[in-house]
Parts: sequence; structure tokens; C-alpha cells
Amino acid sequence: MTQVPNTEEIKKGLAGVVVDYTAISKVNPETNSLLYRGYPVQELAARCSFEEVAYLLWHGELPTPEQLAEFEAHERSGRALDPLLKRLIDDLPATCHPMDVCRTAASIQGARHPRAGDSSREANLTKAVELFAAMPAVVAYDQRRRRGQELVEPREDLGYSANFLWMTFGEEAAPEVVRAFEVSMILYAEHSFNASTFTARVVTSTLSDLHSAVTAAIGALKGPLHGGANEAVMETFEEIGIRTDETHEQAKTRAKAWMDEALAAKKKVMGFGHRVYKHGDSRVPTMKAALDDLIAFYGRPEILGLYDGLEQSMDEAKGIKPNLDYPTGPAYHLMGFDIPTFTPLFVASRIVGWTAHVMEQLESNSLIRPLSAYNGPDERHLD
Ligand SMILES: CC(=O)SCCNC(=O)CCNC(=O)[C@H](O)C(C)(C)COP(=O)(O)OP(=O)(O)OC[C@H]1O[C@@H](n2cnc3c(N)ncnc32)[C@H](O)[C@@H]1OP(=O)(O)O
Ligand SMILES: O=C([O-])CC(=O)C(=O)O
Repeated sequence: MTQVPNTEEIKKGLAGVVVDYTAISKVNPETNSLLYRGYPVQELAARCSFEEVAYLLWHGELPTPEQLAEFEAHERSGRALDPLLKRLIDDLPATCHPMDVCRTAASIQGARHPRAGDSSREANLTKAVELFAAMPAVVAYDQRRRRGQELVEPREDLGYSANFLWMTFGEEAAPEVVRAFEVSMILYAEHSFNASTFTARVVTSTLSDLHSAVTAAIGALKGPLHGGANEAVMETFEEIGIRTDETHEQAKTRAKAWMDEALAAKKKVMGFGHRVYKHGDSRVPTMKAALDDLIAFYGRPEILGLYDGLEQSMDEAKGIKPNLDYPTGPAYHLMGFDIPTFTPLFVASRIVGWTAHVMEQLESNSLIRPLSAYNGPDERHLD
């Protein structure tokens, strides 16, 4: 007889299941808040650099000026693109998704690491900082080579975000743009047991290594139900049509009509909804403010019109709120990134959260191995 699973026990997608403790971040949908090591993420975004936030997530405390200087020196010394990696990237087809390039880069960095077999906290911290330092060069160079442009060498006199933009565009970005980019990096850095972080913890729980965990996490982030949504948001804007000569109201009207049609056709619209937040994503107001600054800086009211139109129609029709990928999509577009580079930007930031979770998992490890309820054929035998 086919075993009927006890549906009470099955939690599809692990929805609502509490799997373990974490001291890294607290996502609280009731109060619509997100704390990194106890600090509201909005405060961190307003007052800290991304480097300080990365240090906080890894170490549990914000750095002293001396600790920050030492950390920054370490990070800045690891920014150059490994020549072997550059050759390998050059050999990858330009048709492959930039997320495949990120995934490959993380894997190669692991394969070449002199301390590959060492999973001590000290070795893992070093590996985490190295991945954090190296990924911007990969993302920036990959976008450039697709445009037929040369590699831009990193600048050690610039902070993380300013250097990232420098390596991507080959010119110094305006302070307004650097700030908006920095805010996005801080907001993307960590979000408890999301799909990619959980993937990293599953890999780590087998006592595999940090680079394997990050490589797998990049694969999980790629999907449009997770990190890939920031690209899909901009594809939606493009499908509706970006008309730079339009007013805010004109663009909003067209976006509302598009959304009404999409919802009538029962489409899932990327950039809306969240597994944990059901009344709005705690990070959206901060990122929306950064997007507003960019829109004012670039003088692009039609982008705000599209943004407002989609958001308003979705809210009126289904009460579903935007998630963080909704404002970051148009923000990265305005900064000049190509759409397929958006999720790699998320990777560059979330590396911090993933690696913090790898280290936390190892501090109190238990193999992650849930059960399944069998609903296949009854036992049978070969004749
Ligand atoms: C940084 C991040 O990774 S944030 C997430 C980024 N992902 C996206 O933006 C993808 C679009 N959103 C979604 O697919 C979902 O909202 C998820 C996957 C994020 C969360 O999903 P779940 O918690 O499993 O909710 P689920 O998908 O079951 O949705 C519940 C209901 O809301 C609807 N819904 C949820 N999100 C959306 C959406 N974006 N567009 C239209 N309808 C939606 C579903 O169709 C479903 O309706 P139903 O009950 O009538 O069938
Ligand atoms: O938490 C989640 O499910 C998705 C995620 O990574 C985020 O929102 O940053």
C-alpha cells in the first residue's frame, strides 16, 4: 500500500520551520525590522561603511578604528583580478550568465587556495575577506569584457563601493552614486536563513569547505524567486518600455495598465512578495530613498513613474508589497550596470552573510538532513 504522508508534518519549502539558532541577524516581520548583530539595518546603512558592516557581521562587534584600518588594508590588498582567473573568464562564452562567472570564480579561488583543507575559524575568516575583496573585480571585469572593454585595475585609495564602481566604469562615480550603491550593499549583506544562506549551511554541515558552500550559495541565489528577481524587475520595466521623455504620471499610467494585465493573466511579478515579510520588506524604505536620490541625481522621473505604477497596482489588487529586489533593480540600471550584472552585485554583498553563517554553522554543527514522506510505488520486485 502506498504510504500516505502525514500532511500535518510536511512543511513544503520548510515554510514556518525553525531550523536552528543564529546570532547574525534577526528578521522580524511583526515589527518589520531587521537587525544585524542587534543593530537596526537602517541605522547601519545611514551611518556605517559597508566594510564596517562586513566586519560587524563576521565578528559580532563593530570595528575599532585600528581594527577597521587593518581590515581595510587586508581587503584593499586582495582586490586585483587573479591573472589565471582573468584568462579563464576570457575563455567563457559571453552567452553564459554572469552568475555562472561568479560561481566559477568562487570555485576557482577555492581550488587554488593555499589553505584549502583548513576550516579553522581563522582560516575561514581569511578566506571570507579574500572572497569579499576579489568578487568586485570579477563582476566588474565580466561586464566590461562583454562590452569589449579592458580590465580596470583597482584603486587602493578608494573605499569598497567607490572602487567597485571605478573598476566597472573606469571613472570615479559621483558621491551620490557611491552612497546609493553602498546602501544597497549593506542592505543585501545578510538575511538569516534565506534559500542561498541555508544552502551554504547545508554544505557546511557536511564539513565541506567554505568555497564549496559559497559556490553552492551562488547557484541558489541565481534563481528568479531569490536574487535573480532584481534582474527580472528591470526586465519588467523594459517590457513596459522606458521612455525618457515621459512624465512621472504618464509612465505611472502605463505601468498600472501593465500590472493589471499581468495580474489578470495570473502572472507572478518579480520583485514583489516575500517568504517572511508579509506586510512589506523592512529594507525597502531605505533602498527606495536611495533610489529617489538617484532619480533626482540623474533627472529620470519616468523611472519613478514606472516604479509607483507597478507598486500601486499590485497593492490595490493583491496587497502584496515590494521586496528589496524591487528598488535595487532600477537603482543599478540608473548607475549604468547591465541587467545580467544585477544579481552578481547581490553576490558581492551576500558573500558576507554566507561566510558568517558558514563560520556559525561550524561552531555548533549538526548534519542537516531532513526526512521525506515517501509517496512512490508500493514495494515491488523484479520478476
Ligand atoms: C532578496 C530576495 O530574494 S526577496 C525574494 C525575491 N523574489 C521575488 O521577487 C519573486 C516573486 N515573488 C515570489 O515568487 C514569492 O512572493 C516568494 C517566492 C518570494 C515568496 O513566496 P511564498 O512565501 O512561498 O508565497 P507564495 O509564492 O506561496 O505566494 C502566496 C500568494 O501570493 C501570490 N504572490 C506572491 N508573490 C507574488 C508575486 N510576486 N506576484 C504575484 N503574485 C504573488 C501567490 O501567487 C500566492 O497566491 P495564491 O495564494 O492565490 O496562490
Ligand atoms: O530572506 C529571504 O527569503 C530572501 C532573501 O535573501 C532576502 O530577502 O534578502
